[in-house]
Amino acid sequence: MAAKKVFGSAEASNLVTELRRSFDDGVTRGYEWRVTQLKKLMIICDNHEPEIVAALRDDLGKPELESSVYEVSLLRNSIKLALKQLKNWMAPEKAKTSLTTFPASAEIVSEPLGVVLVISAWNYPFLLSIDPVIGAISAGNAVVLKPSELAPASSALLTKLLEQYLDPSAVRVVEGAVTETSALLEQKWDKIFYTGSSKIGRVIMAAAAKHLTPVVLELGGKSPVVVDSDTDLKVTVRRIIVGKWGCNNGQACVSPDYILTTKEYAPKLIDAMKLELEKFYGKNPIESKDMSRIVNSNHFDRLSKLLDEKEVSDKIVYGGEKDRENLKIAPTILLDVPLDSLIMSEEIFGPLLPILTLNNLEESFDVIRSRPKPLAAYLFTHNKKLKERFAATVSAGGIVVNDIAVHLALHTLPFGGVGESGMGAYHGKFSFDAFSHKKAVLYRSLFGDSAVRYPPYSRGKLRLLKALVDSNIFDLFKVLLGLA
Ligand SMILES: NC(=O)c1ccc[n+]([C@@H]2O[C@H](COP(=O)([O-])OP(=O)(O)OC[C@H]3O[C@@H](n4cnc5c(N)ncnc54)[C@H](O)[C@@H]3O)[C@@H](O)[C@H]2O)c1
Repeated sequence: MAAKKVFGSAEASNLVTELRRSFDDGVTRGYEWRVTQLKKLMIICDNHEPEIVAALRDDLGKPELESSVYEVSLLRNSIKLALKQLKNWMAPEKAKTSLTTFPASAEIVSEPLGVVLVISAWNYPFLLSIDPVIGAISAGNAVVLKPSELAPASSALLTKLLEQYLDPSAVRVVEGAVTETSALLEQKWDKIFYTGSSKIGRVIMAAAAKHLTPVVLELGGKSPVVVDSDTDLKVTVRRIIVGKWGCNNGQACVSPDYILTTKEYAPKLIDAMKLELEKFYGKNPIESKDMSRIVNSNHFDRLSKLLDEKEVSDKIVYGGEKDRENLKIAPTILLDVPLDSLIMSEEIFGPLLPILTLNNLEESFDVIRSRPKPLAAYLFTHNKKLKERFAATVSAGGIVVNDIAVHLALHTLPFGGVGESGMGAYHGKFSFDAFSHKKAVLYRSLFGDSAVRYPPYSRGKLRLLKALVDSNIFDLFKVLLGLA
């Protein structure tokens, strides 16, 4: 068997040097290059969907529908939009000028940053790898992608396909875990785009700080779902279920982490959830082919620990079955677990769903506010006032009223966190902007050179300049007419 090639500091440094040369030579700047690469990414989606679905089945037991729609189709949409809008995105944007700079014209130029690093996670390994790469390429950068080692089949396929189709002088994939990522992080990048946990997000930011490299951190958190009694119970429950267990079995960054509802309404909600869960996944959900498995035994054991904690295990009202050999955990609902339990302290990132009950729904605002800002916050209600108050006062990366997770499919909305759930955003034009520098360009004329700002200074010059900088035409005329 051939020995695995080492990828350490020297290899990482050589890689960045090589890509920087391509960038400096202007390889990635032109519209044509960007379009060619984007079209190649579209070919990958169009011609290799069955392989992608198979890799996701290997890594996560992900059902075909979820792989095809939530990874490949979403990617196709992103590429289509970039191809359609790229000329507009790249065009300099006219900016207004003022009396201070008259005569002049000004524009904002979207300049590629240079050589960028994308580090992605295992749960949606194709979407979370290629979507940022679409932004990086659209904006004219050279890019290195580091997929997650926890989804090895996907990581290997990403490497194979990107090597086969994309320009190797400017787009590369490095497979590996902590050693390889650490070697990459020692290098000077023009931007690091990281998707993963808040814990490792801190490692990324510390490494970036050494070179003053800007970062986008797409992290996670505990995303709450508030359920009001004034709702359509059946639709609410179906949407929560598909947003939780129907999205990679809860292993999604925008997955509902816990539910907040009133003591009075909780029994109805739980009964409805049991009914719909059984309709979706049958009497023995652990056998269902329509749900992903847990990614690996470490995560299985982590989730088991959350469930087995004292004062938590006896709060299970539905599910709780586990099969370590096949890495399966059934949809599990818990009622009123202690607020200081592990399951309420860590992001769950799996098929467990605690419901916390309150005396009135108003208290839910305080519960959410008392915790780190989540990546998403959800509310189900007919109540217009409640919707408005939720959107206006709850701080989260994004808010969805009456559905789960669908905001990430809308390219007109920025997708990203706030506070502990991350910084920066992408999707649609926000992806292009995330990988661009907005360069201020001012064209002045060499005519009309006034002596007013040149020494020797005088009271008259002071008054005139003040009026100019304040853009105060009235004062300006007064000064010019000798009235001030
Ligand atoms: N905001 C989003 O879009 C989004 C999407 C998916 C997942 N997430 C979040 O990601 C987390 C789960 O993903 P994960 O388990 O892959 O995250 P992770 O932090 O364990 O790994 C993510 C990446 O970081 C790398 N990495 C791991 N340890 C490292 C280290 N010590 N030094 C340098 N690099 C290291 C991994 O190789 C991988 O590529 C959850 O918190 C979830 O909410 C966020």
